[in-house]
Amino acid sequence: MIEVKNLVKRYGRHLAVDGLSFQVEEGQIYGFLGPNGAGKSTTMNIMTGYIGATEGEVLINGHDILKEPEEAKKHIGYLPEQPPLYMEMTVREYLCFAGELKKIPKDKLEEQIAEVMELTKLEESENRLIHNLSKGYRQRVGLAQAILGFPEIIILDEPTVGLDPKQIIEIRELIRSLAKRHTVILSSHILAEIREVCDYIMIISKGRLVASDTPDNLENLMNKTAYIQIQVRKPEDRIRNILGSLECIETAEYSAEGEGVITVRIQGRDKEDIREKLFLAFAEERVPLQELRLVKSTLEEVFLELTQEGKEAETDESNI
Ligand SMILES: Nc1ncnc2c1ncn2[C@@H]1O[C@H](COP(=O)(O)OP(=O)(O)OP(=O)(O)O)[C@@H](O)[C@H]1O
Repeated sequence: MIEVKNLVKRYGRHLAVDGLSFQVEEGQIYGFLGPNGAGKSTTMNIMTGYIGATEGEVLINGHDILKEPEEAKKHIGYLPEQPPLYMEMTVREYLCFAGELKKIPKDKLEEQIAEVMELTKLEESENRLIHNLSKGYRQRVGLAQAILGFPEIIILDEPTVGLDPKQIIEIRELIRSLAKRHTVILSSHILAEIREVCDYIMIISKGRLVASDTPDNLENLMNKTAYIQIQVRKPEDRIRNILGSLECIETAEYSAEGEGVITVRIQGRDKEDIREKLFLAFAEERVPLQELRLVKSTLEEVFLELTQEGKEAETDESNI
């Protein structure tokens, strides 16, 4: 549906997008996640034909966004980071104007405006000047404009930025409801938002795609860093003896926690989950474990790990 191939964008000597390639399939919500300045807006602006790329191409349902912009843009609705609103127009006037630009047939325009105003809860504001609307309501108008014409793909750049918590919840619900009929791509630098709303996450760092997968798979990807933590109130030598007799252990790091408690972080060989073996080994020696648990990476940690200087994980592009 969308194919992005080897996209590069240079601003002078600054490389904002550095060889991005990915595919987006129908009917899912995709999230671009990355710190400020990662290149999310630049990528979205290129995908929607707002700006050209230095290298690479974007195909929307097979149409090149630069070579066949009219055909390609028909399939996309876009809410840029700064929605291009006309402050002196009323909500209805603006949506009529946007509908004409999108070449929506006149006989369908009224009906569609009514439908998008209902979706974005703008019915009661239809005759208000955009100038007089709050930030949240202006964002709804921007969204209504993106949805108008019901394009297959809706691209939203930081759709909840600057909104209050109630408005954020409303916009998220709206985005979820859109996914029933549309493919949605949204960007955010807020992990919680992307995790809550999106089926797939693409993590972008310094203009590069450093990972792309479902939220669960991304957490699993990092599970190589998962370890088992035990706490025992016995001298370290005693614990070393017990663990030393187990062949299933790859590494064990010891630290003293005070009050005679030793914490050990253990990695099983070949990433094996050896919790039961550990339990039995200590039980046989009649040494009670105060704690025995598997510590996994959270998506938060995955994100931090992947967006740190020089760190990169394998990208499974076949999954998106
Ligand atoms: N018109 C421009 N001229 C020069 N540099 C630019 C321009 N637009 C963006 N950049 C730079 O390109 C990089 C990527 O910017 P971009 O806006 O795409 O990032 P982003 O991930 O969307 O971040 P944010 O959430 O802060 O907008 C940044 O370093 C930014 O300063």
